[in-house]
Amino acid sequence: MTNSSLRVGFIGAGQMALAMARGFVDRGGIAPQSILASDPYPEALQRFEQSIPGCNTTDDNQAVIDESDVVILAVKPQMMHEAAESISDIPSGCLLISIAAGITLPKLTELFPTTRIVRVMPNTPCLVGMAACGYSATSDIAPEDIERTQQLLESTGVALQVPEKLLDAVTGLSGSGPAFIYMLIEAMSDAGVRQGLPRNIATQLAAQTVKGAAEMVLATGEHPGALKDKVTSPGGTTIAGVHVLEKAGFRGAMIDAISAAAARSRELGLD
Ligand SMILES: NC(=O)C1=CN([C@@H]2O[C@H](COP(=O)(O)OP(=O)(O)OC[C@H]3O[C@@H](n4cnc5c(N)ncnc54)[C@H](O)[C@@H]3O)[C@@H](O)[C@H]2O)C=CC1
Ligand SMILES: O=C(O)[C@@H]1CCC=N1
Repeated sequence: MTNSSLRVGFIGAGQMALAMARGFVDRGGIAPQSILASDPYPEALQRFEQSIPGCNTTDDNQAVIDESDVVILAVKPQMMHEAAESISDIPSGCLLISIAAGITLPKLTELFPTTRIVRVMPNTPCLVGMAACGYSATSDIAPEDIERTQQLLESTGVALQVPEKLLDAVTGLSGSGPAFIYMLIEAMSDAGVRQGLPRNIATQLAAQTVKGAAEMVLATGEHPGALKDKVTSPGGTTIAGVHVLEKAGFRGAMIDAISAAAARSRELGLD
């Protein structure tokens, strides 16, 4: 089945469903008409329809399962039990992909009457084709289901298969990570404004600096520390700033933040 004939469903039409659907349509060759999203809230469905013109929506979760080849479970982890209760049957042709933080594969197979389940942790940059996704599947999943998942996720960015025990770490790092980077960009922009730059220029410079630095790490394969050293001239400006960040515990704060997010993911899985 080519992507153009693939029917993709979303249970939960919130932020993440929107970002993924947009990515699939813009870069994955999925036709908007092949997308069906369900949500109990008409406003959520309205926003989804406005963002993906031509798509279909419903308040019936079972209809999404019945009419899709791949269904993304995009409800909050706390709502997964309720969503599962609304589904009585899963046809053998349907592949389920859960993107809920923390909900484990054993839990998912307990909640949903199928073994064709993949647990994915995407992130919102899939909206612009720059996602960083980790995923893991049940041990008896067919290779074609892995291929299908990989292909779909890759259309939105990078997709890496990892052992399930590492998915909470992926959640803390790349799932939640964009929020930490937006905070960094906002802070850098504030600093620019404090130094007299107009806000629009400061934000553009901050975001492009983050994007450029990330691209340098990915494109050169060099250690981030080595790249940092190349910016840091002896007795220069950068080391003066690096000193301040080290004194403020910048690295420790980032490690603590990602660890806290990963711990919260594990906690959500216990509910
Ligand atoms: N927002 C993000 O950056 C990321 C979110 N995720 C995961 O994606 C999932 C969705 O998160 P968001 O999109 O941020 O949340 P959201 O709150 O924007 O969307 C969830 C949607 O599910 C709907 N919903 C609630 N109960 C439902 C039910 N029984 N049946 C169908 N729909 C129902 C809600 O009305 C809402 O529109 C969560 O499990 C989260 O862990 C994963 C990676 C990144
Ligand atoms: O904050 C959350 O719980 C979700 C999961 C990863 C990113 N956002």
